[in-house]
Amino acid sequence: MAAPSAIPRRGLFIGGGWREPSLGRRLPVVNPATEATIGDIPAATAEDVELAVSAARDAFGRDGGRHWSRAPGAVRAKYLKAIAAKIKDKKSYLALLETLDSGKPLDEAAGDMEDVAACFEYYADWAEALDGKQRAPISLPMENFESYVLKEPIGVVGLITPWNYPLLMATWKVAPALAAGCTAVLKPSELASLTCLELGGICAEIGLPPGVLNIITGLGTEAGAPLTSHPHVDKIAFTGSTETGKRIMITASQMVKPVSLELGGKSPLIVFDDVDIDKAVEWAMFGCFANAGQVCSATSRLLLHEKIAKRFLDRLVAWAKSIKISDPLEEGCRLGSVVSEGQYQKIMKFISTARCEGATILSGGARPQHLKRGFFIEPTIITNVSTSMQIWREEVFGPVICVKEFRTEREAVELANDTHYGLAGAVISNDLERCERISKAIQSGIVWINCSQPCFVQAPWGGNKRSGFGRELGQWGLDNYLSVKQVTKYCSDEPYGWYRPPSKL
Ligand SMILES: NC(=O)c1ccc[n+]([C@@H]2O[C@H](COP(=O)([O-])OP(=O)(O)OC[C@H]3O[C@@H](n4cnc5c(N)ncnc54)[C@H](O)[C@@H]3O)[C@@H](O)[C@H]2O)c1
Ligand SMILES: C[N+](C)(C)CC=O
Repeated sequence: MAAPSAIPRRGLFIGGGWREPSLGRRLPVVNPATEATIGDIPAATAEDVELAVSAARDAFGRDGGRHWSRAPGAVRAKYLKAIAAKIKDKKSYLALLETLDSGKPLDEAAGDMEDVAACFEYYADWAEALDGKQRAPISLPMENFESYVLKEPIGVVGLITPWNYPLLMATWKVAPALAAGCTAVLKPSELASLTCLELGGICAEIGLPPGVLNIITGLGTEAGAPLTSHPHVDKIAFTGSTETGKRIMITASQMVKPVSLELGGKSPLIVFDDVDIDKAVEWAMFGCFANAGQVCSATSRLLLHEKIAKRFLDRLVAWAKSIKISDPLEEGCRLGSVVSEGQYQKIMKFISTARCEGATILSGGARPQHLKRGFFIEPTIITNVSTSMQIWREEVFGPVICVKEFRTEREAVELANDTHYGLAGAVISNDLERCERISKAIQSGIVWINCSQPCFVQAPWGGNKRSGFGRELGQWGLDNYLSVKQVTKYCSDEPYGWYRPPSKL
């Protein structure tokens, strides 16, 4: 599909229709692979948040919830399936927009769109299954009481998402929230909102009841903050940086508003000396160079057994040098640009600080010479790293891997856990018992054995420590948007008998 010269001009998606932002402001959209401005998106402010939340509230309670929040799950499933079908129809177009907006290779964007459709389908099934799980009985120790559990939608939810997998990260929240019967206001990242706005178009096309999903684009401080602090938003589900996550938690705490937080990471990949080196190298590359390393769970700390470290690094450098870095629309591209000039500068600063602190830039570390425009960075491998260095401690969110050697399993685990983050970790070894031991020892929400990064909608996703709390995907993803209500019935004809009845005289 040829790249359009401009992208569609959209408004905010509120109450089932398009609206210009109240203050009339818009933000430019820059294609990071060419640095060309290709369009703009609306910049919502508190006034628009007010309208979006009000539309979501109306939709939640309309006709006593009969059309959405209290409708049979099959009703909501029908809409989720219809969204999935439209995503599949428009896969090529949506992938193209995602690539133009974010700089990720078109093949990766196409894969993301398949995951988006699969996620809507998956939660359609959960919407249907939910009805069968209502009124689950609780066994009580007293015969004159009966108790059961209702799972009810939390209400209006605010969904705030990042730019690295723009539509996919939004879908991980939108699909389960809608399956549960919530209504939502989605605030995608100002750096990549195009495909999320297209989701608004899809909701209009399939006739999703107005207000069930509202999409407001704009800056975090102007649109995300008023959504977080809005008294009629019942929960915030956030994916983004740890710094923003802390701010969201502080704001939400003022209203004791529940939050779930999917935050950053600095995940380890441990490679032992009993492996097929080329196979392990490919996983190390996929673990830190896919999506130009802009992956929350990127295994950006590579721990190599000292016996294979030299051979491994030689092969890693050779493989890294053979990656096709190009305009992300070119066939076979495996490393596109990073998302923005700001992100480019930030990553370059990390590399120069590592150099200043005494680390060695073994490979990469610069703009590829054949690309004069666009925010491209070579896959970068950094050695001679100490655990006090910034490159070891902080999330880069770019194609930069730092390497340390270890001698024993114990040392490998200590290094792996030497981080404030706890999102993911990986181990590669032919000794599966050792892999099992290490999967228990790593302090993270996700562990990969003999691979890095594969992600399935059925399996829980989320972190520990400063990587956040709560789990997305699978049944856990649905639970994020359900409130558990206990209903207990006194079922004896006899009076309870705690107080003495008053005298009838
Ligand atoms: N754990 C996960 O599953 C996961 C997945 C993807 C990305 N991430 C993390 O996301 C980060 C990269 O994304 P980013 O740069 O978009 O993060 P970010 O924190 O800068 O922004 C995320 C979202 O929050 C909004 N925001 C910013 N300030 C806000 C405020 N004060 N109040 C409310 N909303 C505000 C932004 O507009 C954006 O929509 C990385 O740290 C990455 O690890 C985590
Ligand atoms: C969850 N994942 C890997 C798709 C995106 C994280 O940044």
